[in-house]
Amino acid sequence: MKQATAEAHAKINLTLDVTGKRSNGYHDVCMVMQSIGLHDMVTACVGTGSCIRLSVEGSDLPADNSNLAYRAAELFLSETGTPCDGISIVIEKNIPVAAGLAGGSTDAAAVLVLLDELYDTHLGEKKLMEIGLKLGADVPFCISGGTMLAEGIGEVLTRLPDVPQTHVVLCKPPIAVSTPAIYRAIDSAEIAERPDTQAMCAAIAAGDCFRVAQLLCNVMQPVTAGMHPEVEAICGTLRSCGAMGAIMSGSGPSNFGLFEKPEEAQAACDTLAAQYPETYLTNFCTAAQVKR
Ligand SMILES: C[C@@](CO)(OP(=O)(O)O)[C@H](O)COP(=O)(O)OP(=O)(O)OC[C@H]1O[C@@H](n2ccc(N)nc2=O)[C@H](O)[C@@H]1O
Ligand SMILES: Nc1ncnc2c1ncn2[C@@H]1O[C@H](COP(=O)(O)OP(=O)(O)O)[C@@H](O)[C@H]1O
Repeated sequence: MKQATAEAHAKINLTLDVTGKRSNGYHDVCMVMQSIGLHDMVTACVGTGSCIRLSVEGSDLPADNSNLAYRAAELFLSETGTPCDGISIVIEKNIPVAAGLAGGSTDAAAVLVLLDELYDTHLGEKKLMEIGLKLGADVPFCISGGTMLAEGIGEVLTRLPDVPQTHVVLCKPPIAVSTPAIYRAIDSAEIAERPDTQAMCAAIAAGDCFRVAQLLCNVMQPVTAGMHPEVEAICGTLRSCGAMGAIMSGSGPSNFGLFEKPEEAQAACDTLAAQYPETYLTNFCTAAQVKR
């Protein structure tokens, strides 16, 4: 038996633009993605018998093949032609579910990376990303992590310089948001404001965190906020507590604010946590910090 553990980090979207729709229903996107400190712990053990077993601690998510981590293990075996000698996976779930934070994608990414290591298949990052894309558009980013420009359907990735450290307050209201439903709603939505992705990339390259905060923009925010007023309310609270900028992440409903001063970040976190238990004080993570 061999065992290894990895941190599976959540992501936020510093910008998110939807630029087109493909015939298969998927959308072209242009977004700056950022790994954050909040993470699940994923442990994989191989040589445990003859089947795949999953257990999820800290969440009532299903542990069968509807779980993206389970599907990642199945796909790894079929893609590599590895006979199953028993895989046991344990996920310690800390990332809020269906939150716009890529919780499922990052667990799947961690499983692929761990199995590549435990089975000595040496697929490397590029091949793992190709396999990961079959599980979901955000999985390739989660395999690599850090700060990236994501285009295509999210899989055409360009590494960006590390963003200067700021304090991130993250808040998920107790609402379920369906990613496909938000993508569908975007098709008929009038988009009033789009992110300036080039300016965001320049601000990141210049290490200017105030400018980064000013340029935060997500075209999905008005769509999700139109269905759930909590989104704007939380962003408003983050700003009134001193955030340099605050937006929704992904299709939502999580929102985050960027703070320069740790005491203001802590106060914002305390204020929001009193109403929303899924509130976190976290930070940006570089690719080196998410490397497993
Ligand atoms: C919106 C984003 C922004 O980072 O994040 P989340 O809100 O999920 O965190 C992503 O594009 C979500 O990516 P991910 O959640 O991996 O998507 P998938 O599982 O591949 O697809 C779920 C569904 O979303 C829609 N989808 C997804 C990605 C994309 N570029 N275009 C789409 O139209 C499709 O309807 C698809 O069936
Ligand atoms: N390991 C997993 N962790 C979280 N969600 C999962 C997982 N496997 C499958 N899912 C399902 O994926 C859907 C999206 O959840 P998640 O990946 O957390 O959010 P998002 O796509 O908004 O970033 C949910 O409906 C959830 O039930």
